[in-house]
Amino acid sequence: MKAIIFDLDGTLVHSAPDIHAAANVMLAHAGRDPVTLEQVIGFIGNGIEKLVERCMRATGDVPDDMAPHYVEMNRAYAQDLTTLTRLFDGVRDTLDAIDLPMALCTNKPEIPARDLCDQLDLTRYFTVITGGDSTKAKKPDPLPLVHTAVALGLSVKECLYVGDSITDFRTARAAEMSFAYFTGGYQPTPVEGLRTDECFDTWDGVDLARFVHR
Ligand SMILES: O=C(O)COP(=O)(O)O
Ligand SMILES: [Mg+2]
Repeated sequence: MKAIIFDLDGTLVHSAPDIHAAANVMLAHAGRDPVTLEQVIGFIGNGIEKLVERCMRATGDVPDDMAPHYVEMNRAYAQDLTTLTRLFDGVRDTLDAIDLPMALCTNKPEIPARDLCDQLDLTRYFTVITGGDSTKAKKPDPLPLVHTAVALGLSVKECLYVGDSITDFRTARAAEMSFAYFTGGYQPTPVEGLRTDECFDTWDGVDLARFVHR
């Protein structure tokens, strides 16, 4: 293994409370009822537009013109990216101990992903940061993950992807990249096809090298 690529939301950071707060600002602006944190956790992982659509569907109809709601969500979220967001326990020590190039591949748009990393002192760990709008496709399309490996100067076989969702699992499979699955993230339902030897439930003392299959 020559590099490790990480998902962001639900994998390295517990960001759902700030996403939840911004979603409820957006919903109030649209005259809708609020959603719960648990609902929002189930809506994360396919990018911010999908999250806004899922919030709308949960509180009524999905409007024909979604643009103003995307704008309001992005505006509200940009104001409080890390007010309530924290690294999962053990993440910082794990990143500090890794002696390989590291990168991010998230479906969060690149600007908030970079700003969040700056605010939580994470940027210095990553050689490459790929957001949901950095390439022409979002996960589970393999393109952003393959793009991240290429930007590191590596092949997919030389990298490990670490994520928390069925989307991440499908992305890694489609890219033919080794995968490690953090079970403490935001995936609400079981992931069919995932092997038990691909899973870990705590960042404390995790040895990511054991997830690489040649
Ligand atoms: O859905 C999002 O916006 C981001 O989610 P991810 O960091 O888990 O890819
Ligand atoms: Mg995630």
